[in-house]
Amino acid sequence: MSQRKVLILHGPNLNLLGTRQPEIYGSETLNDINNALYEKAAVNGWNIKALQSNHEGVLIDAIHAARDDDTAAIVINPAAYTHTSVAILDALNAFEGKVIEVHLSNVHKRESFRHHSYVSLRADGVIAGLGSQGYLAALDAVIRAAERT
Ligand SMILES: O=C1C[C@@](O)(C(=O)O)C[C@@H](O)[C@@H]1O
Repeated sequence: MSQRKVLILHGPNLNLLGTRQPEIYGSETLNDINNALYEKAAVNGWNIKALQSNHEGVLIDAIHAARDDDTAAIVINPAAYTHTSVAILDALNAFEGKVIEVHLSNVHKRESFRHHSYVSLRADGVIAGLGSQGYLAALDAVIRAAERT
């Protein structure tokens, strides 16, 4: 059985949360979001590793590392790489655990180039438009699914 470990991946520009277009992405910072996730995981006896990068290869390396350390699930907001990155899709396809894709904004209400996601071809679930609550919902889904098995 895989360990009670989840990797949270945040893609490019999400380090600017709180000041980046708050009317779209909200006023919470990335630290606020990660802290809420750490807290929820701890209460449920799970471990979380959270990583943000503006570099595609760093995100891919983290996905590869998750294959090796028996991580149960990846919760990923690939940000702009959602719409461009076959390489992140390929890396996720080589990961055997659960994958949940999260977007703070409802990408389907926005520009048409945001409507297509490469990552959705692999994701077990997709959450968009719930703001930071989307990450907590994703973690909840991972924990509940593991408890059912
Ligand atoms: O950077 C982002 C953030 C985003 O993934 C979101 O969380 O709503 C949506 C993407 O289209 C955008 O490039």
